[in-house]
Amino acid sequence: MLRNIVKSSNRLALANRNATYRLYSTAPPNKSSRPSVAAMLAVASMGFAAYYQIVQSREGKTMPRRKEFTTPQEEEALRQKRLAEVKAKRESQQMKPIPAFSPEEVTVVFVLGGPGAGKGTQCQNLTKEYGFVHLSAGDLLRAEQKREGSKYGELINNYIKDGLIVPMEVTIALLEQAMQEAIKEGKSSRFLIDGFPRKMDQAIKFEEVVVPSKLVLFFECPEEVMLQRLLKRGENSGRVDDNIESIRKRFVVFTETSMPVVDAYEKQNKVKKISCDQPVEQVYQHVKSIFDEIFSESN
Ligand SMILES: Nc1ncnc2c1ncn2[C@@H]1O[C@H](COP(=O)(O)OP(=O)(O)OP(=O)(O)O)[C@@H](O)[C@H]1O
Ligand SMILES: O=c1ccn([C@@H]2O[C@H](COP(=O)(O)O)[C@@H](O)[C@H]2O)c(=O)[nH]1
Repeated sequence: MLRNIVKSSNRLALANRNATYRLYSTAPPNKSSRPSVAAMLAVASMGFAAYYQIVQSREGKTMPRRKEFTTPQEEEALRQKRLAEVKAKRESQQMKPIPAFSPEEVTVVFVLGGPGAGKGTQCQNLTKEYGFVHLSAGDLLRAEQKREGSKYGELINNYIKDGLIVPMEVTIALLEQAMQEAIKEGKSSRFLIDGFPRKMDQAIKFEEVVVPSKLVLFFECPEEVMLQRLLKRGENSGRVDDNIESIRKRFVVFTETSMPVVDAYEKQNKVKKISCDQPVEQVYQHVKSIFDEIFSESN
């Protein structure tokens, strides 16, 4: 555009100069004479054109000049680059998983605490009184381990014996399946998920693909108390991990891997702590007071 304006104003100035010679004089042009009106008009047009381009570029509009000087090949390369950028943006948006449930429809309470703290015992009471479905991640894994034809049977058994955390894909799939079934059967859409998440990756993935949790109950208990409870339970539980060797390993995993999950949820103000070194009924009264506050009719 600037070039066109300059060209046309040059033409105008030339025409004007020729006209001047014809009309007023046959003498050669006087170099010191004052500029003609046309020349001043040409200069003003150039000034305006330059101003127009500055304003356009400040508004983020492409300067027409750039287009004039771009070759068709460069234009095509630029178009392809922009297309690839749009495609990559769309793909990255589509890859973000959509959770299976919305937190408005499904309520999840994570129940955490050391091995033998009494999580399962308290969950059974809550199930009866508050209409929650109790899903123990450990129970689901043990059932899968025993299921005929399961390709994870041996793997789960080895992980449990060593107190290690089974790869999250297995546990999350089992939990989601159990939730879908409970909802389909019309049991409830409120879930107590016991002994999960025990590792940060599980927590993040579950909230991303299944549903964000509402609350985390954390059962605090001294290690010595948990040890005695587990050894007692091991007298007839039949569990491969209720023995002193496995229990020691489970305590280490709890401290090193599972406590950071509790800490992370504390930062989100989602954790309610309950002291478990008391008789079952006393612990339950504390849990009840929390549930009455959070899950009363109005909430
Ligand atoms: N407050 C309590 N006082 C005494 N014994 C308890 C108490 N709570 C639970 N127990 C007993 O302690 C043992 C462990 O309890 P429970 O199975 O509920 O723990 P847990 O936290 O679910 O354990 P895990 O994580 O190993 O499954 C059980 O035998 C249970 O009866
Ligand atoms: O998310 C989970 C939960 C449990 N495990 C394995 O199961 C055992 C027993 O769990 P309990 O909750 O004590 O019944 C646990 O030590 C882990 O090995 C898991 O891998 N992931």
